[in-house]
Formats: sequence, structure tokens, C-alpha cells
Amino acid sequence: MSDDENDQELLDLLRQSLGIGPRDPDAPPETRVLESAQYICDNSIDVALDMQGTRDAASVIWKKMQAKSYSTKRWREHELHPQMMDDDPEAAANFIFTMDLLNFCFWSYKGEDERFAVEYKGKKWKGYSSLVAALQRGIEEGIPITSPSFWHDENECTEEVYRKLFRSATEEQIPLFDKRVVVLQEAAEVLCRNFEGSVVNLIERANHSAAALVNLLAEHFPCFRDEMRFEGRTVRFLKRAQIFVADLWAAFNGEGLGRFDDIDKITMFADYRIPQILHTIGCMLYSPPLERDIRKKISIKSKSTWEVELRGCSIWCVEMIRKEIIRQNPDAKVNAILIDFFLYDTMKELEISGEAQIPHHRTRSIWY
Ligand SMILES: Nc1nc2c(c(CN[C@H]3C=C[C@H](O)[C@@H]3O)cn2[C@@H]2O[C@H](COP(=O)(O)O)[C@@H](O)[C@H]2O)c(=O)[nH]1
Repeated sequence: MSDDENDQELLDLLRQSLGIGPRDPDAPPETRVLESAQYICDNSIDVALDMQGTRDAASVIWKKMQAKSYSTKRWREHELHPQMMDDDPEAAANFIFTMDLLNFCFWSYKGEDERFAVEYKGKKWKGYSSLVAALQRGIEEGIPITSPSFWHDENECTEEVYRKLFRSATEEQIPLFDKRVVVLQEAAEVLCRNFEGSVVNLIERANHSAAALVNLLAEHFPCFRDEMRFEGRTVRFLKRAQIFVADLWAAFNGEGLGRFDDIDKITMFADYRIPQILHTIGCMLYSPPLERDIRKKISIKSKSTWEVELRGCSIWCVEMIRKEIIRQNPDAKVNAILIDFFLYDTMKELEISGEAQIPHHRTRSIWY
């Protein structure tokens, strides 16, 4: 029996002993990410939330989000994001699925001019943008890289094709190149076996439920099953599964393939940028040894307690910010996705302007 089934059996036993009874099979789907985040935060030693800092930050964040009229419409303003949602929704969904399959681990130990970069439209793109630029450049060069049937045909989609797709403008190659190839090949196999090779079928199987789509991805695709063990429990982050749903929702403005009736169940995406900005704005505190390693850019092991605490406390912190915004502005139209997008974009601006107060943590993994 898997850890998860163990946990579930224990939970059902506990429910029965308390007279609550087993989970109702007809209950709406839940991702259990938020409850994982709360459990991590309640049991965290090296990361803590500063509640006054979080309250203060909530009002500043909300004011700035309103000033920038932060909404799903901002998604299309990203100069590299696909724009064919209205003309060819399937192509757009395929692009976003491919992007979020590969949306992980772009950081480098090298300097700004030596790190992996993709040359496209006369610019050198780095980080997350390097991925989107590589996909857009590949498509323009005739590589149908956002088509799952192409990844599935290993005679067509060879290592040489991937090397061309991800070729760098510097000496450094894209981090975790081999794992990115495996992720696409595995995803193609699962799509063909369970969803007739179609991303649209996968999305429609969730019946406009964000939580159901996240759970479908975690259930069928190992590369989306972003879970770890912490203090005797399996805790769920599901970062790339959640950001895939969020990108669909934003790209399609909450309609068509982006319509999710429970979109507010999506949490912040536990990556390496949001912890950085939450610490910078005084919402999150690190223990001295953890802060020392982060400032010295010493890598933190994937699935280590420190990493789990950084990720879980960040999710819970954004939930506290969301709740505080609503408390201060009961009619605010805000959710964790928009707060996350705002924080991520703000962190990128701070980094470009050289105002980043602390480096992001360094963990190599396919999870974020
Ligand atoms: N939590 C969160 N993590 C995000 C994003 C995005 C980009 N989303 C776009 C869509 C709408 C927004 O407005 C953004 O324009 C990438 N990442 C993650 O960050 C890391 C890359 O960082 P760097 O190497 O510095 O580019 C890597 O783990 C990547 O997975 C986000 O929005 N939220």
C-alpha cells in the first residue's frame, strides 16, 4: 500500500472513530495542497511567517495590484506568451501544456553573461523566458515541439532535435536537459495511453474543475506528482500541475478551455522566486543556518526538510496574504494565482533593478 493510501486509510479510521465517517465519494475534488502547507508551516523549524509583516505586506500588495489592474489579462501581455487562444485554442493549450511540463529549474551558478540563454527576436532570454523563447523559436524553425504526437515519435523527435531546440547563446546548456527529454517522452506516452494523445481531452476530462485537473495530472503523470515526505506525512505541492491550470485560466481569461468553476482552489506555485520575495518584503523569516546557506548560494537538497519548509511556508504565507486582503477589502476580486503572478513579476523587476535583498534558494529538481 502506498504512503498516500496509508495516509488515507488512517484518515478514514480517524474519521470513523470521531463519528465523521469516510470521505464522501461525491464530495467536490480537493488537491490537499493547502492542508499540506498548513501542516508544514505548523511544524516548521527553520522557516517562519512574520504575521505582522504579512499583514503589512497584504495592504501594500493589494494597492500595487490595483494600481497595475492585475488580472488574467496580464498573461497575454508577456511578450513571449502564445496569442492564438482565440483562433486555435487547441494549439494554445498544447503550447501551455508543453511549457508547464518543462517549467522548472532555470537557475545557474554562472554570472548573468555566462548563464544559459536563448537568442530569439534579437534578445538573449534567460530563466523562465528562455524556455518560452526556445519553444517559440523552435516552432518558427519548423519543429512542432508543442505537439505531443511529435514527442511520441522518437524517430522524429530525436536528441538532435532537442539539442537544436534548447541551443544556448552561451557556453552553458539548459539545466537538466536529459530530464526534460524524459519528461516529454513520458508525457507523450501517458497522453496516448489514457487521453487519446490529446491535451484537450485531458482538460475536458476534468469537467471545468481546477482541482480535478490538478489531481488528474498528479495521478497519471509522474513528472507532475510533486509530493514529498515531511514529519510522517505525504505533503503535496503539485506546483507545475497547478501552474498549468492557472496558465490556462489566465490565457483563456477564464473561458472555454480556461473555464474552471473552482479556480480559487489553486494555491501559490511553490517555486524558488516566491520564497525569495516573501523574505525580502518581511513576510517570511529563516533560521540563521538556512539564511547563511541561501546567502552563500549553497545548494539545498531536493526533498530535504529545509526545502519542504521553504515551499510549504510560502504557500501558507500567500494564503495568509490572500485572507488579509479579503479582510481589509471584502469585495476584492483576488485569488492566490493573481497574488502569485504579481509577486513573481515583482521579484523579477527587483532582480533586474538590482534590489534583490537575498538570493533565491538553489535546489535542482524537475518539480519547480
Ligand atoms: N510562483 C511562480 N513561479 C513561476 C512563475 C513563472 C512565470 N509565470 C508567468 C505567467 C504569469 C506571470 O505573470 C508570469 O509572467 C515561472 N515560475 C517559476 O519561477 C522559476 C523561474 O524563475 P526565473 O529563473 O527567475 O525566471 C521556475 O521555478 C519557474 O517554474 C509564476 O508566475 N509564479
